[in-house]
Amino acid sequence: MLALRTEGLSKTFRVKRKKPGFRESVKSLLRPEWIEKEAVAGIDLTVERGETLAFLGPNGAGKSTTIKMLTGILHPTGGLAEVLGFTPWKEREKLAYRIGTVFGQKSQLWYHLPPADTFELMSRIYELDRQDYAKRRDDLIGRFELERHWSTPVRKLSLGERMRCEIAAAFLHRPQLLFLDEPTIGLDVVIKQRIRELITELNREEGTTVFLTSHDPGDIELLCRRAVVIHHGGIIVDEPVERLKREVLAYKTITLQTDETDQTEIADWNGPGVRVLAVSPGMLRLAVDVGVTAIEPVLASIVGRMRIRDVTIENPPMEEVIKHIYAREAGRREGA
Ligand SMILES: Nc1ncnc2c1ncn2[C@@H]1O[C@H](COP(=O)(O)OP(=O)(O)OP(=O)(O)O)[C@@H](O)[C@H]1O
Repeated sequence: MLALRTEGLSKTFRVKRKKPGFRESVKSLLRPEWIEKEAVAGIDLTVERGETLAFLGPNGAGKSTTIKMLTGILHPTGGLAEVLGFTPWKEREKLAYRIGTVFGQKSQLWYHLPPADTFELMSRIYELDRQDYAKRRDDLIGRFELERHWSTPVRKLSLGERMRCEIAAAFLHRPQLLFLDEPTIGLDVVIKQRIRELITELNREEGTTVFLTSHDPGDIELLCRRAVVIHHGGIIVDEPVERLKREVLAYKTITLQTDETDQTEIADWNGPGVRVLAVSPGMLRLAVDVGVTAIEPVLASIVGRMRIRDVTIENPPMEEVIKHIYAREAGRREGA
């Protein structure tokens, strides 16, 4: 069964043309010149119920605009979309009962109220049965570890605590489809990880479809099974995350802090699957292709050569991942 379907979905904004200089600014105030800006350029996409989809692209690619159309916040300029059988911009209210949304950059909770009151209000808005509500609320409090923050006004919560409340609140009415726009932005590694686990858990247990945008490769790797990449408002890649992991997310960056200042011995160590990215006194950064070698033997080998103070293992930044995808797609087109 389909969670959503779009055909030629597009959005063009009409924006004022800006020219440099004071005279031009005054002129454009009196007689503005308008230009058309194509944010989404005809997206054809189908998502099955229960899927976990990463919707990726560089800044300005059109991800948020697409989500806004799919949740009924924006009217498209062209094309069609059906979300859980509804046309979002025409049946926004009906759809709101069935979907959940989390915008990492924008809180949906009442700032001055504690989560306890917000959840209570939301239960009324969604017209939840009192008994069902109490059960669901207690389950979410347990899963998201909200007991300690339950009566604290949202404005006094840390970002991590607030995000746990935001995501729990989005699950309150058992949405069939959850839109997550940068849900882990600004969070520390531990909270990020916990949030990913909780969303995965609810996707498995309740079959909630997940539609996620993120600039953090970890979100995609750990949360999603399918990745769609857009560029200039159109889809350029639609493939399983497993494949993306093998071909593009295969690199991990290891950063080592060491007490030793001389790493000359290791600086030119480019073993199979290992590349030295940077060396400076007390610091060494390596790229490891986990398709060629596991992380453990690389670390063991380094520990045998120098004393380590701290180790960080990270995914390549999203910009890097997207650059790889473009390069791979360009290579494919040339080869075709
Ligand atoms: N309300 C608006 N008016 C005019 N232009 C807009 C508006 N909203 C978005 N845009 C433009 O549409 C394009 C796509 O923006 P959008 O926010 O969808 O990108 P995005 O992929 O979500 O980017 P990011 O990763 O930075 O959040 C951008 O060029 C942006 O400047």
